[in-house]
Order: sequence, then structure tokens, then C-alpha cells
Amino acid sequence: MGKDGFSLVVVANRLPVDMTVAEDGSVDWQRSPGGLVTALEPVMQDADGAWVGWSGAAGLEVEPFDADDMRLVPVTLSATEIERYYEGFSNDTLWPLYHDVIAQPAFHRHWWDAYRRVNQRFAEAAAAQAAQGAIVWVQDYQLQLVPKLLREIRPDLRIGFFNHIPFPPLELFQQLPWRRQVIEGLLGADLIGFQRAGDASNFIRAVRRLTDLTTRGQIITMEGHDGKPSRHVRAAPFPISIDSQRFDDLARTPEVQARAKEIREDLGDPEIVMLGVDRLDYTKGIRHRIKAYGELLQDGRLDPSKSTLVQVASPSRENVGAYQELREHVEGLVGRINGEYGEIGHSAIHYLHHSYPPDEMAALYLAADVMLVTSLRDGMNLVAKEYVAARSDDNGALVLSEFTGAADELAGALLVNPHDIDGMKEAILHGAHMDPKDKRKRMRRLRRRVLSDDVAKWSESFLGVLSAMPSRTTYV
Ligand SMILES: O=P(O)(O)OC[C@H]1O[C@H](O[C@H]2O[C@H](CO)[C@@H](O)[C@H](O)[C@H]2O)[C@H](O)[C@@H](O)[C@@H]1O
Ligand SMILES: O=c1ccn([C@@H]2O[C@H](COP(=O)(O)OP(=O)(O)O)[C@@H](O)[C@H]2O)c(=O)[nH]1
Repeated sequence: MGKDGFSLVVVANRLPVDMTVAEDGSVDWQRSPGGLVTALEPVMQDADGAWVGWSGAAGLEVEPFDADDMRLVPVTLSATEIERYYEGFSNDTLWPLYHDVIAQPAFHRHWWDAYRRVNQRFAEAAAAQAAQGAIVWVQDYQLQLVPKLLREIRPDLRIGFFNHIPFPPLELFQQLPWRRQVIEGLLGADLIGFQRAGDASNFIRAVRRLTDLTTRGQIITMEGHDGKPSRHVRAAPFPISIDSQRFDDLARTPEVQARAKEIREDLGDPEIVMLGVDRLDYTKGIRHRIKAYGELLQDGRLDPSKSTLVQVASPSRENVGAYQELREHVEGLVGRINGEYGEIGHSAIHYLHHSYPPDEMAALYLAADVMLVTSLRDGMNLVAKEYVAARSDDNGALVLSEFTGAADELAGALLVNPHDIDGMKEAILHGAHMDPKDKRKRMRRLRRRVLSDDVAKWSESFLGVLSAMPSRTTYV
């Protein structure tokens, strides 16, 4: 840290750790799950940076501390704020609205009030950590008001924002009663990054329709109080990736290889192991995937004694109604299919409602002949990239929904529309019975892409563009 603050500050809803305080007041922490954490952790460890975020527990007040080579700055949220800002506005309003209204978004004014208040608290915490002229990189839909609030406190900063989830088409976005405030909040940034080119164009279209600002290509011109141009904002795609080499290395270790073998043995050494790994979220298309798999068993096109589906559904947002309903549906479906096609000592579906560490994930990827990523909408989907990075044996087939950000990049995958159950059944069978030569060719192509476009490249490219942007005074 410099003498007056950090030169790079990341602001995200979550700290990269979950904290608990023991009775004696000592703080214990564990790495927390999720794609954002996986993506940003290596970036932060390489930089002299601070990470501002919520601890993951209610009412927990902890002083900033160092962990995993970074300064962690906890933001306290009360139980009511978790309910209204995190579970409510972030995950029951914005999440469904930004994911094609797969579930119905709820609009509540008291949730919006909490969202504003919490965004203000994050902006103040970031302002207190940043050195003069520092870069502050704000992450994701939970914090869309932070760029503007932060610029009001610290006009000297360069502010970046990255949206990890899709940005919806105007026709959906304009349902949001606070749509203008959200756009203005984001426009406090100098650079706004999205996963796909389509997300960036949706945003620019919303700016044109909901404000009087002029746009040209990726550039939006902001106006001062006198109506003259004051600065430029750029909105552009920066598809996120993973620490590909780390995953490749991990999957080559004797321990992970042995564990992969053990997993297959424990499954009864079936001919075909299929795998799904997702947070238990309605955007991930878990029901559609299980339905397709169940129909293949029913049609006799897959033999339940020779194939199995392992579905990791890690617990997520369990206090939100739509997630509780999804769990009921998925578990009912799994129970029906297992009741119908399971035998003593063999389940048609191995359903695991747990969260696993990276080495177990790598072993699962290695053990799977076919990886099923069938999201109805997904900002990127890092699981798809991790599967590819783990397969240094050039084996394995990836069935990938065209509604993921990953689909824009991963030529070589078997692309599917998860709403088309028949099409998905064909793709699953194609993956299961693919000619080994074709499989190798596809996997090599996938691996070239994932190993070259890794998370370091993602952050360097975003931070490179942000650092090269002219400072505000150029335009005044
Ligand atoms: O923090 P949670 O509410 O437990 O949720 C976990 C994370 O889920 C979302 O991930 C997104 O970011 C990934 C990385 O860019 C991307 O691959 C995926 O498609 C997105 O869904 C969310 O955006 C994060 O903020 C959450 O931490
Ligand atoms: O049991 C689990 C399930 C998932 N993950 C990790 O969580 C991330 C999921 O990211 P993705 O982009 O696929 O989806 P998200 O959950 O962020 O929407 C990946 O890095 C997975 O390896 C994990 O570590 N353990």
C-alpha cells in the first residue's frame, strides 16, 4: 500500500472469503464460492490491491485485514439489508430482470431504498482505501450505483465497472422503475465492461433511449452543468475467463488423476459419465437438462445400467422464493427418474447438493465423458472453461448452451438451445458417442482458446484500456 492508500481497489458484493468470528473474537475465514471470486483472486494476488466487500454474514463488524496477499476491507450489512439489498433487489429484482425474466422480477420500493443505501456505503469504503488518482474497479449488478456515488466523493479516481451477468434488451430493462438512476449510476464509470458485444449494445441503446446523451460507437459523451462535453465513457465487451494454467496443472496432479479414477469406480464404472456443475439457480437450465436425460432413458436411447449423470447443484440464495421452488422441482424430478431407472447399487442420477473445492471439481471434470452446460441465460459460465482447461488428455465432449457468454468463444463445443429438448437430446447422444478423432480435434481447438485467453489477459486488457483513457480534465 502507498502511503495514502492503494493504487488498485476492487469493490465487489462479496469478499473472496467467508468469515466467522469465534467466541473469543478471533476471525476465521474460508475462500467463498462463485465465478467472480475465482476470476479475480489471481489478479488481486498479483497486484498491490485492496478488496472491498461484504463478509457474507449478518451484522459482522471486522477491521480490514490481510489474507491471500491482499488487503480485505469488510463492509457490514445488517440482516435487514441482506434481505432487502442482497436477496431482494439484487437477486429477486435485478437477477431475474437481467436474465430474460426466466423468473418474475419483484419490484419493491423499500428494496430499492436499501440498494441505494448499501451502494453508498460501498462507495464510501472504496473512497477511503484509494490513493490519489488510483484505479477503482467496481464489480457487478449488486453495485451499479457505486461508480456515480464514488465519483461524487473522489473525482480524482479512474473508475471501471464490469457487469458479470447479461445486460438485458431495452424492452425488458425499461420495466425497472429506477432504470434511469441505474444508467446514471453506471455512467459514473470511465469504462464499463460487459461479457458479450450484445450486452454492450443493449446498454448503449438504453443510454440513448433513457437519457439525452449522445453516443458514437462504444463512446458516450457526458455533459457538464453548462451542457458542454465533460468526459467520455466507453462501454465495451471484455469476456471473462479463468486461471487456465492453474486448472490445467491441478488436473495433471497424481492426486486429482487418482481421485478421478476413484470417482468413476464409485459410480460403478459406467461406460458414459455425464456431468452438470451449477449453483442451484433457475438460470442454469438444470431442469431442462435432467428432463432431456430422463427422456433418453425412457426412449431406451441411453441404457441406465451403462450411463449415469452426476449433477452438482451447489446451494445458492436459499432464502429467495424462486430458488426454494427450483430446489423442490429439481429434487422431485431427480427422485422420479431415480425411482424409475435406478437399481440397487446404481443411480441414474447422482444429485449432490454440496459445494466442492477446486481439486474435487478438477477430478469431477476429468471423470466426465460429457459435460452439460445448458443455461437458459448465463453471463459467461466459467464451469465450461474449467472443464476444457482440465482436459489435457484432449478427451471429453462439451455440450454448451448458446445462451451463455462462453458460447461466443468456445467453437468446438456442441451448441444447444436448452428450450429445444429434442435438439438437446441429440447433442447429448452426439457427445456420448462422438468419434474419438473428432472429439480430440474439438477439444484441442477448445483448449487453444481457453489456455490463451485466460483471466490474466481479461484483467490486463480491461485495466489496460482503463489506464489509457484520457483523464477527465482533458475534456473540461
Ligand atoms: O454471490 P452469490 O450470490 O452467491 O453468487 C455467485 C456469483 O454468481 C454470479 O456469477 C456471474 O459471474 C461469473 C464470472 O464472471 C459468470 O461466469 C457467470 O455467468 C455469472 O452468473 C454473479 O454475477 C456474481 O456476482 C456472484 O458472486
Ligand atoms: O461446488 C462447486 C461449484 C462451483 N464452483 C465454482 O464456482 C464457479 C461457478 O462459476 P460460473 O461462472 O460457472 O457460474 P456462477 O455460479 O458464477 O453463476 C466455478 O469457478 C466453479 O468451479 C466450486 O468451486 N464448487
